[in-house]
Amino acid sequence: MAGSAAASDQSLRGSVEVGRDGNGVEMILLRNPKGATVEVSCHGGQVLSWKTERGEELLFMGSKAVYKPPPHAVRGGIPICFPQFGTRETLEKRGFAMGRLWTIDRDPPPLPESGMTHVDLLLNPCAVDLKIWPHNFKFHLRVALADDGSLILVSRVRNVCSKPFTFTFAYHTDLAVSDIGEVRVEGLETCDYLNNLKEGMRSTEQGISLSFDSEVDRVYVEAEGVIEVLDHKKRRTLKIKREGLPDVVVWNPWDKKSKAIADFGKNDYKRMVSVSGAAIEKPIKLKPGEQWMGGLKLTLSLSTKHE
Ligand SMILES: O=P(O)(O)OC[C@H]1O[C@@H](O)[C@H](O)[C@@H](O)[C@@H]1O
Repeated sequence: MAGSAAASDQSLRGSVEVGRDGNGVEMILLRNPKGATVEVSCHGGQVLSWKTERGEELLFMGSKAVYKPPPHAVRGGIPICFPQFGTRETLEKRGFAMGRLWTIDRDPPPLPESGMTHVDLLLNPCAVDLKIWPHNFKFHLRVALADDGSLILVSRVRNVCSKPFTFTFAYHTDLAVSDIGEVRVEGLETCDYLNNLKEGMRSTEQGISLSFDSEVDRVYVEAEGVIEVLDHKKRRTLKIKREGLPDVVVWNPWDKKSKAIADFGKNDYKRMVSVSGAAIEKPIKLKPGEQWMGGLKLTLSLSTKHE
């Protein structure tokens, strides 16, 4: 962990260390009994690293990622896109939550499944947020590392104001891959998608899997079941399970678009793909006092599909 020495915090469950990054922002390192790790920052509530017990990094981080203090967001890992993903309102495309300072939540509302290494974070809107998005909320985020190495994120958003509000959401999951040409995404066959490269034109996925040889920027609408990201070169499959997140955004900027993204290295597109559980097409509506929950579980498996 960058920055000052990490200090152990007994109020957090499992092997959890709290330290600070180079900007003085709290960082949390989760370690499961087998040695797999997850690093999450209070800057954006963003997961920055997820490693197997053998130390293999499973998340992509931009080679030109800039670690400036908030509100600047870091390119890579799993930024939390809230209260917007896309261009629905006048907010920044991926919302403001990823550029805010979250706090460690030492008294989170209970969750049924808590028997694993985890940390709870909390975001309350600041005065600036309420100016650009005048809806008071509480955002509880749990980041957990299971004993089998799975990474689990649970987001709970509560409406704590007197009027209903709607929002869209995504866990912008930037995955590390060996070589984008060796990657296939399965589980999206026959699903409708909105093609952001064609002004949101609606089409239906025809192939049995999605492979990559040019820029892709699509919102798969109401994709049911588990999504699998197969990396043939690494002979590994990442399974993505979602709860409360009907849509899946698949993104790779390819070479031309990469050059236009300041914190993206020229060849970064070759070693990443974004496959993000999201709720976009039907914005979530919360009445006063209501809560929404969106969960993501990422599990690595060695699959016979690579034989
Ligand atoms: O352009 P940003 O905010 O860096 O986001 C990266 C990309 O994220 C993807 O998930 C979106 O579908 C793209 O449209 C977007 O460009």
